[in-house]
Amino acid sequence: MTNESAAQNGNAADDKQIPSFAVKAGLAQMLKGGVIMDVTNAEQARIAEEAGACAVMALERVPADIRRDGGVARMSDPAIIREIQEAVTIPVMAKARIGHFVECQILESLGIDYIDESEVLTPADRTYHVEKHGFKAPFVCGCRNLGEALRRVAEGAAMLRTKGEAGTGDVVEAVTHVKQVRADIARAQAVLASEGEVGIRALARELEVDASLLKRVAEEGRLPVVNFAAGGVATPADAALMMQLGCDGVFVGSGIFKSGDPAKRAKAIVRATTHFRDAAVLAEVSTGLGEAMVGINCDSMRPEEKMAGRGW
Ligand SMILES: O=C(CO)[C@H](O)[C@H](O)COP(=O)(O)O
Repeated sequence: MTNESAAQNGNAADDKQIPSFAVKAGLAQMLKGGVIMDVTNAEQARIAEEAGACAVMALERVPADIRRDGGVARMSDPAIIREIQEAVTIPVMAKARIGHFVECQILESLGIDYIDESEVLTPADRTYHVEKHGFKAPFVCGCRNLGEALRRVAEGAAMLRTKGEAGTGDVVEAVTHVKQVRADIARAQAVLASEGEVGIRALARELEVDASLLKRVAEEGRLPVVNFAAGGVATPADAALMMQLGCDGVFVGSGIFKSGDPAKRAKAIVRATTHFRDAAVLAEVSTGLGEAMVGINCDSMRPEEKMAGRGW
């Protein structure tokens, strides 16, 4: 841990062995092509594992319930996280509030496989995200565009997810964010080709990102870490849509556990994510799934109701 990151995280530098960024990012590579399911207890975690989820994400309430209940949404009770860890053999991730480095320290002490510094919970800091390089545990963070994505990576995020609008069951914001990231990458490529490094430095200032990271993205034509879709994925077709748009995998929460038959829908979403280009399989797994979550049309929401606007 650097002194700077130790200060940012409110603790003294210690001698814990922090894996390299490559190791942290490599863990996410192993999840590619999979579905990560939000779960609130051990029973849901077992349903997720049985359905073929590649990992589970522990949180207090699924995002649709967080919206319904209002109030403050925080990290899960460690006792429930331990129950989930004991219930499944797949990786267990857990959410912490934006900027809440103590929740992250607690999750790390529990041996969590990935920490999600998430806008789905109530932010703890209006200005700063957690300085993530100083943690042993790898982090996943949300983004709506390339600027947010590269700021999170510069802070140490080893995996990204486009934010979408969690808890709505409406995939439109997930689509918007993934297309925005793609458009931003294409712009960076065009700037590098036409104006070289001077242009990249100007674009980096505009996007408020590190110029060397932006140059790498422009050269490689992709994000520097794995990117999953999230927020509003509710059907097998939604999951396949996000995969065809170029995501490396999907997060699903409310879409499964607020539906009529979570186990059946969870299996169907996993198969759809695997066979995302096979319309015959997609038709088969979309058949007879029972009631989908009711959902909220994102276009009927006020800007301040949107979780994706949290963080910058
Ligand atoms: O941040 C997240 C990733 O774990 C969300 O919880 C995820 O996007 C779930 O959203 P939804 O409930 O709409 O599926």
